[in-house]
Parts: sequence; C-alpha cells; structure tokens
Amino acid sequence: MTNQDALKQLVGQEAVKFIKDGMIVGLGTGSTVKFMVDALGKKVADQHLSIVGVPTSKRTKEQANHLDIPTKDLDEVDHIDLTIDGADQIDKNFQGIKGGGGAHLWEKIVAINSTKNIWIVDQSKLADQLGSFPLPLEVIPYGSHQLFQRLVARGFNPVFRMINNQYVTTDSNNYIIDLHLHQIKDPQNLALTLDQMTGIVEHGLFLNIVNTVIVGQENGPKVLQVRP
Ligand SMILES: O=C(CO)[C@H](O)[C@H](O)COP(=O)(O)O
Repeated sequence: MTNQDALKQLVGQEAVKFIKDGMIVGLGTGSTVKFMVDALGKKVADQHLSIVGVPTSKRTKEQANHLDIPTKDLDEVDHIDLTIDGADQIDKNFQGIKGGGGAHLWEKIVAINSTKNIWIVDQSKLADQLGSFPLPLEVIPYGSHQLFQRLVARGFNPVFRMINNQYVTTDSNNYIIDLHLHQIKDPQNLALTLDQMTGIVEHGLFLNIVNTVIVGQENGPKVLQVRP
C-alpha cells in the first residue's frame, strides 16, 4: 500500500467512529471512501450495528452490498443523519471541489439532504484557493458541444472527460466536462454563473456544505470542526 493510501485508510477508519447504531448514513464515492466503507463493513459485522447506507454511486452501492451493509436509495429514507465523502480540493474557507470520480451530482443531492457532512481527505487535498484541480461539470449529452463552445467563450478552458476515446458517462448517463480554471477567485460567483447555464446538470463546487473535515497526516488523522 502506498503512503497516501495508508493515510486514506486511517481517515476512513477515523470517520466510522462517527457512525452510531441506528443511523442512516450517506456513503460517498472514491478511493478514500472505499477504505471507509471497508471499515464500516467490519464495524457493522463486529458490533452487529443496525445502520442503513445511502450510496452516492452504483460502485459504492455494490461495495456496501458486498460487505453486507444494508442500503436504501435516497427516496426510500426520510432523512440522513450523516454523510461521509471524499473531496478533490478544499480551500482555507472549507469550500470544496468534488467530482473527480464523476459522482458529484448524486453526492451533492445526498449531501444537501444530510444533517451533517464529513469529508475525509489526505493532506494533499488542502489548498489556499480552489482551482488547481479541474472543476467537474455533469452535463446533458444533448447539445453538449454547443454548451462546450459557450464555456470556451467564457474562458473556462473546458475539456470533455474521455477514456479510450469514449465519453465518460455518469450513473445518470450524462457526460463530464472538466474546467481547467487554475484558480477560482470567487467560488460563490462562479457557482451562480454555472447554475444559470442551461445544459449543466450540476457543478462540483460544494459550498458551505461540510461540517467536519478529517485530514490524513503523517502523525495521525486530524479532525477539523468547520461548522456546527
Ligand atoms: O468527488 C468524488 C467523486 O465524484 C470523490 O469524493 C473525490 O474525487 C475524492 O476521491 P478520492 O478519495 O479517490 O481522491
């Protein structure tokens, strides 16, 4: 296991300490969350916990089910106590970019329906300012090349996310366009602009969402309480 993976595993293990018997828990997506779900599977089995997971992607649902963690879809629960998810970049005001794994649409829907949100990251994800990580947009395939041109005209440096010359598609069968912005001076303003552009289903700016960030560091996970 790489050193970075070891840090991810430690934050995943730290995060499951926040999960108590009886909770409905949003399960994020990504390599860090994968370690958390592994730890949760063990905790559920060892302590005979009765919890329900609400996965934010098909791959997380598959992993949870494989580990015998009961899951429900978002519309089958009446609340979510806590969601634990990863992040691609977090700035000094604890605003985030997500969607590196292409799951930010479901992740944001689950996050805004959760009483509390915890992000688990290794220390490489912390930055003074957002933007060195490309900002993902989930876009409707229909007319996406017209949308692309509008993004070019605004100077947003868009790039369709492709693998082996094929469009990457999300769990909702949409495309991803990554904006190579390099720096985002005003995340709120950019979010408003993107919210108003027809064809964009959701962008990866997660603003004023996270309550607690757990950062993997060499000397152990650090828990940062961001907002109540
Ligand atoms: O937003 C996400 C998926 O859409 C992930 O949470 C984000 O990409 C972090 O992933 P990882 O833990 O693999 O670095």
